[in-house]
Amino acid sequence: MSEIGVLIPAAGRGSRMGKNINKQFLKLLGKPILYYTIKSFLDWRDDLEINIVLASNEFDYFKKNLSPLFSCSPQKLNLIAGGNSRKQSVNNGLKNFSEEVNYVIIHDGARPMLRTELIEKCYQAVLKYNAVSCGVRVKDTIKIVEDSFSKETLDRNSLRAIQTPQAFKLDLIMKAHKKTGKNKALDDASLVEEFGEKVYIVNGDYNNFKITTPEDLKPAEMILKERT
Ligand SMILES: Nc1ccn([C@@H]2O[C@H](COP(=O)(O)OP(=O)(O)OP(=O)(O)O)[C@@H](O)[C@H]2O)c(=O)n1
Ligand SMILES: C[C@](O)(CO)[C@H](O)COP(=O)(O)O
Repeated sequence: MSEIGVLIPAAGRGSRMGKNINKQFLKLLGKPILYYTIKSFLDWRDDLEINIVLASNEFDYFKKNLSPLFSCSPQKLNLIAGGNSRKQSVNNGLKNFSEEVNYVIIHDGARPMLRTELIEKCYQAVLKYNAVSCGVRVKDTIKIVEDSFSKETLDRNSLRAIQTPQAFKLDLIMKAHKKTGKNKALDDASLVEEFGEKVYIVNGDYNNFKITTPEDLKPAEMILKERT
């Protein structure tokens, strides 16, 4: 057992993708998106406790189509039933770690271009700061728009587009989940902010974008192809 837990929320509907299967089961270079996400962690270290949060009616699909792709024993990948929101899914995953786990790294199943270097960077930072998120500088000018008219232009220097992985001391993120974020769809770092603790931002990776809409599929495939 490990003191590091990995939690991969993958129980979403993928409504913006508009396909009739969970977007994380769509294939890139012949393999499901979720395969690459999990593989990044297996490549990073072999002593992790890994909780994968899925819709309960997708467990069988996972066991039949994804488990055989990994060389590790299927028991190493714990399947946990998700909830109606990302927050509920993460919460279900958090509650299912063993007592050995002190730190948890949470990473969207829908971000398959994760590099092991970025996981290591987050892990080193969480040992020091207890709560960490990845973020990248925004490249576009960002405006607040109301009724189709520009209201305000934000200072780009202080903006970051937030990604996962996000890493936390397990007891801290569990408390933050319990006490904050009612009725809001937020990332886990926002819950820690609302709880009153600081979140350290490490530089993320522009290639670690979330697969959200159909136009994300082609660039993702190109990035993965370059790595093979
Ligand atoms: N009830 C939910 C909702 C989301 N997620 C996961 O959270 C991650 C980020 O969410 P997002 O990209 O918003 O995924 P979906 O909710 O599936 O997308 P959409 O909003 O388009 O339906 C995904 O890996 C998704 O599977 C989850 O585990 N449980
Ligand atoms: C957690 C997250 O990936 C940070 O960018 C993102 O918030 C999850 O996506 P959602 O659309 O907010 O569910």
